[in-house]
Amino acid sequence: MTILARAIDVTRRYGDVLALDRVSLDIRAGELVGLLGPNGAGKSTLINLFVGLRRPTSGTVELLGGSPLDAAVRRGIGVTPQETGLPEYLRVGEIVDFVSAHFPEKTDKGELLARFGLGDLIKRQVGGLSGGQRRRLAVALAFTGRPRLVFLDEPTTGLDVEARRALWDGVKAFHDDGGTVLLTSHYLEEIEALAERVVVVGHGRVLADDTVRAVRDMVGVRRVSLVAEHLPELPGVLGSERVDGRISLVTTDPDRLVVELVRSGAPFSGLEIRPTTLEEAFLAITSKESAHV
Ligand SMILES: Nc1ncnc2c1ncn2[C@@H]1O[C@H](COP(=O)(O)OP(=O)(O)OP(=O)(O)O)[C@@H](O)[C@H]1O
Repeated sequence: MTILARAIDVTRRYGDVLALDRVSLDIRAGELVGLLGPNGAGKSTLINLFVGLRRPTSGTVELLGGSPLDAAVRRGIGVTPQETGLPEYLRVGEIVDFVSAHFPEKTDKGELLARFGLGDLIKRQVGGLSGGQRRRLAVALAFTGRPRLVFLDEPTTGLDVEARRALWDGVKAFHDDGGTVLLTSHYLEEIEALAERVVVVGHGRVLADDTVRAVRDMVGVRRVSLVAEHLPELPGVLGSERVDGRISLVTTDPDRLVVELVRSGAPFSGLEIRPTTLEEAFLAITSKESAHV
């Protein structure tokens, strides 16, 4: 499969800070990849290297078969950084026209705005948009030049549920047409909802790179929940909480936990065992990593 972006053994330092530590990563055509990691993990740095805003301290970054430093190569991508400033006095349609003028191919303006739920706002000045509408416009702009590959750095930060879903629909529509996307997110449900592949980054390193399901399985954490008055000490419990009378136990070995529970003779009912959410998997991976440091 065609590789659209590639990092080969990339290290990036900012003075004494090691932001990326020998990272290798391929983004293949047609993928929607979620880059997940805590604050300061190195996600934005990696995006900045891919889009040519920064250079690696060592290692190689390739973009669309060329160099991210080549402006002609960069015309094939779209980017929305974590923060954007849009001129307040321009109208939504004018901003789209201005940005698309930089690209040889253009996405249809009406279609683009409709995809991001901005169809009725084409004549509205940016100064009159809500925060959520501005963010959706900033993200929509990444798609104006018919890009092959789009980088979105925390696209839905600060959006309410409805605005977030409108934005997801726009990203999904691009992906359904064969577009490739790398997005970072702190919203784990976002990665679960959008991405097929998740790359977990921590301390500048790639900790996991697999399907969402495989990352969960890799961590192997399960949630065992039940109704009980009291529970004895049980083996292999990583965490527990009591919500509305139900006790939830997080464990890597649910079989053993249930055997021990039955053996203890403690009365219980309503036993459920379910896979963890990506959030739980993510916390387990990053805390394992911290334990090694
Ligand atoms: N321009 C810079 N100068 C100095 N240090 C920097 C600079 N940019 C990033 N860093 C440091 O590099 C590390 C990685 O930062 P980066 O912004 O890539 O992380 P991130 O995963 O995107 O975090 P967040 O989720 O908070 O956006 C952090 O320790 C950060 O403080």
